[in-house]
Amino acid sequence: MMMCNGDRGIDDDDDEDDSEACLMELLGGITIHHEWREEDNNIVAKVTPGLVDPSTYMDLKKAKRELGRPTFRDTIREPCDNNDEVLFQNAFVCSESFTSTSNHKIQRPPLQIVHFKDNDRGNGSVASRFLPKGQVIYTERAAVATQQLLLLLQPTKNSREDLKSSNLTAIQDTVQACQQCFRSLEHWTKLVRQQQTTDGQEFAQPSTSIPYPELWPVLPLDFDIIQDVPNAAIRVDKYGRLQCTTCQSLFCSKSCHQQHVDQFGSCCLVQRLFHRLPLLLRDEHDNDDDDDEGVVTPPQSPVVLGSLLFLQLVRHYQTHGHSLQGHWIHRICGTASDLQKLELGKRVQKQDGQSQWQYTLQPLHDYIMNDLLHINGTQDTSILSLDLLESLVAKAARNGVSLLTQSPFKPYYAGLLRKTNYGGRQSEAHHRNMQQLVTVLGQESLYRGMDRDVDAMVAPEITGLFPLTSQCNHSCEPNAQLQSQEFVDAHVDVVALRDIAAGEEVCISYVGRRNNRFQRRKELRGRYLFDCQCERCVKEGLESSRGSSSIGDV
Ligand SMILES: C[S@@+](CC[C@H](N)C(=O)[O-])C[C@H]1O[C@@H](n2cnc3c(N)ncnc32)[C@H](O)[C@@H]1O
Repeated sequence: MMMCNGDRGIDDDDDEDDSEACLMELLGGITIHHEWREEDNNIVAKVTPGLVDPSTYMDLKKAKRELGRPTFRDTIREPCDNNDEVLFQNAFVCSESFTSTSNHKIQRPPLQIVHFKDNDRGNGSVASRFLPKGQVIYTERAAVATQQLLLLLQPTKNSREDLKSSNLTAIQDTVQACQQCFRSLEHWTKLVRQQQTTDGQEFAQPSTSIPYPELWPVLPLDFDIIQDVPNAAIRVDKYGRLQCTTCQSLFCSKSCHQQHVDQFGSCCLVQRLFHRLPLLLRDEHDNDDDDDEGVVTPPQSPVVLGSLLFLQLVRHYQTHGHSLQGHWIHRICGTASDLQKLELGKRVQKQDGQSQWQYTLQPLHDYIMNDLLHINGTQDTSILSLDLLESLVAKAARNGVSLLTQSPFKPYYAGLLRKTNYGGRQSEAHHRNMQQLVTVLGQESLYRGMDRDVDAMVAPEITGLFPLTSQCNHSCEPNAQLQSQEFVDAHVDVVALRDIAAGEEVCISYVGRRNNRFQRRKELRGRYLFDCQCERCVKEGLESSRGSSSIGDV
């Protein structure tokens, strides 16, 4: 799974300039061409033109001269066919202002998908116009995503029989979030509770309160005052959040619940699958271990994501005349045979060898087809084969993106600081508010990186598949990076790290950029199954084969 870049930290330095730009620097993760303003209690991001006028650089030769780097014109490549349009369906560029609620002007991303013929890189995306440094090249919504689950399975009794049975109590020790858009549904009291739990104390500090509680966007879950929705197994709290009465899945709105049902059939199906997954993937030898009581390994993220994608495809297959033709999954890399190299799925001993392992998703496929969806034998389901499930899991592993969506803390903190503008940051009221915040968090003073600590408690971590982003190749010297979208969850921004000329390939880094060449290549081979052919690796390879010790960090 590729990782989204994290945000910078927050601190509260009274000497800082009080300007909006400075505040946004403090809030972290926001590029300078975003302006913030408050409008009807919504945080609005205004994407202003970049630092350089793009029209100046439209000419390729001039761009080459100005930027002083090759544009990859010389690589042998050809445009891909029209089917590539399916890759663009979730991706857009905001032309003017953008809010999660208003109608915004959107444009097609300035990219073209090409096929590289002179090496094994396959497809890649190329800038169709000049892209200035810092520009959000495009934003993309996940075609399928799931919260990273930390499923702690607790058998009712400590026996192997319980582990094999389906009557497990599954505790999802994860951040409460809408299961469709992954907006955090956590309340600030979670911060207090967490702090006190680590101190080994009970949650009983009624005097702890947060300044401006109305700014915290999520209020405590309070389903006592719930009204049942007619003809639906969901209940609604007074803030409009929904909970399925059967599987307890949470949604932030009716439209998110409806989208989830449209995508997967029902939220209960998804939850049943999640609860069953760890048992279906359990190593054979684990079942024979008498000492092994109640320990079940959480399923690997690509398996969870690939299984969800399979459910989504079954739905697509049933509603599109029993066909998967033209679907975007056919356009992204990953095949069933990758499963062995990626070591994903249930590990079983090979029939012929004694110590050789192989990986399979057969029990998972049987469960989905027979027990969960009851579709085996009722119609022609040859397309929905084990091979398809295994290829989807491989695609999830080779193209998936992990990201931390926005916690309610950032808008809250921004609002908190803005309110203090009335009294000024030097005012007593501001100091009081800050102190209150510090107390709630169980700290002595605000500190840089505090937002990350808060995020860990209240921001959901998700993994998703983004069809257009899955066309981005890796480079050890990338010209773009992924950032989690600030205003809408389950979205990523692809941002230019430097000026990118028209015709230049847009590349991101799949792995930590500080790793040395040996580590990078090992990780890329193990996790993504390729030998890196980016310019830096080719150059470093050449240098080391010439015996140079100055370049290359092997
Ligand atoms: C997310 S996909 C990128 C799109 C891919 N090229 C395609 O045709 O679908 C990742 C795969 O692209 C290939 N790839 C990406 N970057 C590469 C690089 N720097 N060198 C060689 N192959 C690369 C590898 O096969 C990798 O598993």
